[in-house]
Amino acid sequence: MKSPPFLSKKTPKKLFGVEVGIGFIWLILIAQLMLILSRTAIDFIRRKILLHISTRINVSLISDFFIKLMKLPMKFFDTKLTGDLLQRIEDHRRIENFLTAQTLGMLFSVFSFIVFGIVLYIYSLTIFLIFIIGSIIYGFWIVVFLKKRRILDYKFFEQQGINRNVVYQLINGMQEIKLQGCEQRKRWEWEDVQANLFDVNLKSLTLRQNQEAGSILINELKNTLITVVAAAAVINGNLTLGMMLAIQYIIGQLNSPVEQILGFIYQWQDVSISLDRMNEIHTEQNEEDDNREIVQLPHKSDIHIENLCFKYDGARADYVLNNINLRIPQGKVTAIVGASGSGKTTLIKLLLGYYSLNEGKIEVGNVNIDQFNLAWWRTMCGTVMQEGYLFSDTVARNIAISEDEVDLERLRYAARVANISDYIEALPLGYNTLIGQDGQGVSQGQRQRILIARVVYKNPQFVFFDEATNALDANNEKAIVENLQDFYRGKTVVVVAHRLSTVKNADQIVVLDGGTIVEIGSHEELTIKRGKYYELVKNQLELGS
Ligand SMILES: Nc1ncnc2c1ncn2[C@@H]1O[C@H](COP(=O)(O)OP(=O)(O)OP(=O)(O)O)[C@@H](O)[C@H]1O
Repeated sequence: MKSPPFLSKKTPKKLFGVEVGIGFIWLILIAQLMLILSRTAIDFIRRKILLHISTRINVSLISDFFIKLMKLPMKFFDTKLTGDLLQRIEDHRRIENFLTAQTLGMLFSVFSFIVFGIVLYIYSLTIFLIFIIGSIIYGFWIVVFLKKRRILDYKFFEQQGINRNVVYQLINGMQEIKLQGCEQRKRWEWEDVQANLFDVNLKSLTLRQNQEAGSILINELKNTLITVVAAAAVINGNLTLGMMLAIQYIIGQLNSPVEQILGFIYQWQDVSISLDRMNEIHTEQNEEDDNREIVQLPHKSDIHIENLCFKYDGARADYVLNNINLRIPQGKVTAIVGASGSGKTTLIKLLLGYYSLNEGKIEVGNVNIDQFNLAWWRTMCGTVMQEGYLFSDTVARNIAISEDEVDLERLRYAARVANISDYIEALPLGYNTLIGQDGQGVSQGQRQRILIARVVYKNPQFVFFDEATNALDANNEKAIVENLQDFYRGKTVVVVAHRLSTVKNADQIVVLDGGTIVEIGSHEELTIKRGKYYELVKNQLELGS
């Protein structure tokens, strides 16, 4: 075999028919310059395109994730840690990175592998075979570690989820931490999590180091064998020195795509783990089928609860609500009272379709709420829950939360009914004042009044208040209760409350005790009866106030 001209000792006077002189050197220089410029320009454009593609992929992946999350039932959120969900969102980056940078890099690697592989094959079949066999052994070595990598990746994910959760709690629970003086203990808890994370990281590092040590050994053996075989061939006169150098260069060029192709196996594994985790969420059962029809409610739409039994999923197996039979009349106010933990909030949640019943049924009119399109049903209901949430937004946007255009008249009316208009209008920016993250910057009573204003603005047919006025002072509560009497007109209202002033004007009062209904009647009837209600009133509802 003849060595290529650039490797032979003589300097050619002509190269590809071009006279080699100073002009040629200039030509090379300009060509080199053009090459650098065009490479920079291509890199410039490539990165912008990559950013576009990766952002689109990322947004659509995470957006799909949120769409799915919003379709999941409340029981899913009862069991999932916030940190776990945040970590899953972060996990999407791996998929995005894989789809953009990795696949593109992989294509280039496969291309250079094929080109240089063919050149090597042409130079020497033996060396080509040694290289291929060496690379296959290298590949096997990498595959050996896949199972352990997967286990460690799951552990790392779990620890990262816990870590995020602890950080989230440290920040959100700062007030309580200071009050209880548990700064050190909480910091130690965080440090414990860091120690666990370190453990997992150390195991990952050891695994990677073992794998890399093996890889280097295999690669070096392969390269040394190739050098020995090539050198022997030169001594035997089967190869020229130039060819040997050319082979060394080609091997160098082949090694990096091989590394990349084999590294791709790990990236593939990482992304498949992330896809599995994504699937865990995407295969969760939705709260309801996508195409449940919107039911036309009959004119007379009392709520009927029949033989309702309910327990939460989880370790505790006892029923939270047991054999509940109740009619909540349309256009009337029903108050639910009972000791803490008697199941009042749970009953409201069931009325909103948050959970499926274990036994019995809830009907509105004569339609079982199982058949409702729940998103629609919740638009029919105005609810203030105990842990009602204020978003970091303007007061107006917090009250008119689900509408694109805020109706100022309705907004002012809602604020008036909730007895908060004076406060809002005295703010420098009025309804456009931003209320801080998590509604900080407003008092508990103001928060509750904004939540009530939200319901009034919505003007729904059904109203559910779960201790919606318990943080208010007596004057404010009295004013709101009076204002609400008007607002309640024609609406079906269920109010959970501890205060006599909120309860006593209700059309019917339901007393819950240990998850069962023990009394139903008006304030007068139940007071005369001197039963559970009377006791509650005496002890909790400030009788005589
Ligand atoms: N998500 C949940 N998972 C498991 N058990 C729960 C859950 N929510 C509430 N419980 C349990 O159900 C029971 C009833 O709780 P519920 O919140 O309905 O009571 P409540 O009458 O509204 O109490 P309070 O007046 O203190 O608000 C309690 O024993 C509580 O521990």
